[in-house]
Amino acid sequence: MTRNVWEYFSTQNIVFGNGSIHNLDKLLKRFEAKNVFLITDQGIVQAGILKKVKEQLALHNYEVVVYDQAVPEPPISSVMEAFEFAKSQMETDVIIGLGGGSSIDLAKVVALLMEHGGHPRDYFEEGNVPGPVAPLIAIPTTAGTGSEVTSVAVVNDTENNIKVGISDNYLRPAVALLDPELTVGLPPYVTACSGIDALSHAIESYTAKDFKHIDAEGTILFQGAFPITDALAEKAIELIVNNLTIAVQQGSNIEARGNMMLGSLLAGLAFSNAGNALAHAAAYPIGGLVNSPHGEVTGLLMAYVMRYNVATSKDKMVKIAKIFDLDRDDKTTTELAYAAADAVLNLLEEIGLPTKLSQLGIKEANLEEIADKSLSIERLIRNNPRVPRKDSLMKLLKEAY
Ligand SMILES: NC(=O)c1ccc[n+]([C@@H]2O[C@H](COP(=O)([O-])OP(=O)(O)OC[C@H]3O[C@@H](n4cnc5c(N)ncnc54)[C@H](O)[C@@H]3O)[C@@H](O)[C@H]2O)c1
Ligand SMILES: [Fe+2]
Repeated sequence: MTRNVWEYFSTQNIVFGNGSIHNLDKLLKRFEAKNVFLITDQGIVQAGILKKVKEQLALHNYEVVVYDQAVPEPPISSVMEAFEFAKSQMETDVIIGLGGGSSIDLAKVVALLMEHGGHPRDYFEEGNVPGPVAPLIAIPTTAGTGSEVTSVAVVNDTENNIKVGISDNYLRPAVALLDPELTVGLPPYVTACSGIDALSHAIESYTAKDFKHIDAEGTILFQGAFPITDALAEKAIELIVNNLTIAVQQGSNIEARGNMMLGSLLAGLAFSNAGNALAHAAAYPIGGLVNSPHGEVTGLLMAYVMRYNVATSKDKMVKIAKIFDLDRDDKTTTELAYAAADAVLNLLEEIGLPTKLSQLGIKEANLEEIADKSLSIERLIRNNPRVPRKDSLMKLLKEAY
């Protein structure tokens, strides 16, 4: 084990800016692509976004096949349906994932199956993707998951009542194309859920355990937070804290939309290197039990996990409190650290999101199953700065209940 080695991974190419959708042709040319398979969902069709993107493709005569039946929080059955459809089509040079995290994650798993075959379960958890996946361009329309740059795809394993991540650097899209103008019509509630998810990514990676695990050949198996992810996460927290409420309340404020999209991008780059932690570990089994949007769950849990983590991460919690501009009165550092957690709760209320698990339809009788299943998600639990045992996790969940 060595402490001072770290390794940063990223998507090869990130294009960002208002109107950047016009760069699509240039990006496709890099792949010498003619045949495009585009994956999206009905919300994107109805918002007129698919039409915009298809216009760009038509201008340059691409052959385009569209699968527009992606569903939020994609179950495995939906992945298999999209994959079968993709296989039944002509040759595909490039896959485009257009939408929020649900459509982009679906596109990632289809790109994986197109290249390596099999079933999503063959690749669950970390490091099980054998090699590069089919070329993928991700075009996000929410500012939240960061999926356009991350190494993760999340699917709902409905047979086992749990959401599961497939995590591997090969899953990072080759290109992330971020145009904030595509997010102006995002409804306030989705803006709130996806934005608070981005904040939870930033906070979880910022406070991720600074602990390196390196095998005998020098390969970094797990690394937690390091200077690059700290810088990314800090900037992401600042952008999100200062812009989320504006984006929820004034959807057409393009400056706030742009800052949210940048914040979610930076948070995605941070957490896909430093890792998420306990709030996400507990969100996976909850996501398998109730039909809540992912961010509704992670944002709520984040506030309680922050309180729990003060014992090990006071300095970073104090920095978060300063970003929230809470260091004006004479507070002790411990008070400031707890104030950071309270500020996340206040933010949830301000943007109209639930602050208790009972509001999501979770029953008290579910808490033990949630604790057991969360603790089994090793890649997220080991990353939390304070590693929970079952009794302390039950206490945390009861507080959040
Ligand atoms: N891969 C990752 O790194 C990662 C990280 C966090 C979460 N996730 C996953 O991402 C999913 C959540 O993604 P999300 O929060 O982006 O939401 P989403 O993709 O589920 O979209 C939510 C709804 O908003 C609609 N929508 C999206 N953009 C729109 C726009 N611009 N205008 C109008 N409607 C629009 C969609 O049609 C959908 O109905 C979950 O499955 C979660 O587990 C993935
Ligand atoms: Fe998340």
